[in-house]
Amino acid sequence: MSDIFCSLRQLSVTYGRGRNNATALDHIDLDIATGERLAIIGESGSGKSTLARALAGLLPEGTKVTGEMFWPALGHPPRPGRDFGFVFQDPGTSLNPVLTVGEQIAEGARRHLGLSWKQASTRAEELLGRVRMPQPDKAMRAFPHQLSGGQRQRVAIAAAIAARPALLMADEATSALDVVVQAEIVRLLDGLVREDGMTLLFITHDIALASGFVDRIAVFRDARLVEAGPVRSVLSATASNYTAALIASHRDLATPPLIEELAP
Ligand SMILES: Nc1ncnc2c1ncn2[C@@H]1O[C@H](COP(=O)(O)OP(=O)(O)OP(=O)(O)O)[C@@H](O)[C@H]1O
Ligand code: NI
Repeated sequence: MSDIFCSLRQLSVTYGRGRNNATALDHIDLDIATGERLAIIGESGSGKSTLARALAGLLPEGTKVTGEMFWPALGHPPRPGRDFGFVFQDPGTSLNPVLTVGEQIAEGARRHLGLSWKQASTRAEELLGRVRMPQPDKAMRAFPHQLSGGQRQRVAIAAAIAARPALLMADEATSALDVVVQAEIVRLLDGLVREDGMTLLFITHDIALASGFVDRIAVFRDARLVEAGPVRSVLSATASNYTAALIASHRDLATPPLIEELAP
């Protein structure tokens, strides 16, 4: 397998047409390594989710895309749901309220791995164990509204990895959760991508949260890639004032040990 999972060269994305168009990504050059955990950081509107959508081929119709995307590890453009798994901020949007937890997880495994319902259902229960749902057998029959926010996010993660995707994208996946549950979900994601050798794209505006566990950070601002590098060098050298400001904005919050370590 190639060391490079994905290469972006001069990738630009502009939504809409005519004079109301907005450039959401502006000439991005970025390589994503196979198996790495990469955080995409930046303020609201900086282009983070657009990057995720562009990678997944899920941009709305009428969006102008220029530049190139290469997929050396896959050898073909990714198939959403199969090669990519998604976890969003609000599991309400990714979970179907009228399907049981077991059904939603089994569906992905059945469709993409060609399993029977029975096999898929067995796999769903295993996955619920892997995402540390209490009483997986009982959880299989629950509906999303019967679960807590953190539990729903665990189910969404199980559904996202059901088809054994090579890349897992988490877009503000922990933003709606309280700090304790946030930390649990981050630990879970970290463990799962390590165990399965998945590549993780962790999209967040919270540089402190991300820097606690990812390998590299890519910082976006106003559609541009400001800097990208290993966590330590981005946090300590901070090539840009912007990154320094993002870090400073977290000083008074509960910051993970890595940032404290770096303090003089
Ligand atoms: N479907 C769309 N049509 C037009 N403009 C859009 C669309 N989606 C996003 N944009 C614009 O593109 C820019 C980048 O948006 P994007 O959602 O990628 O930012 P983001 O970094 O993910 O922000 P947030 O942290 O708020 O999720 C913004 O200016 C946004 O208004
Ligand atoms: Ni976003």
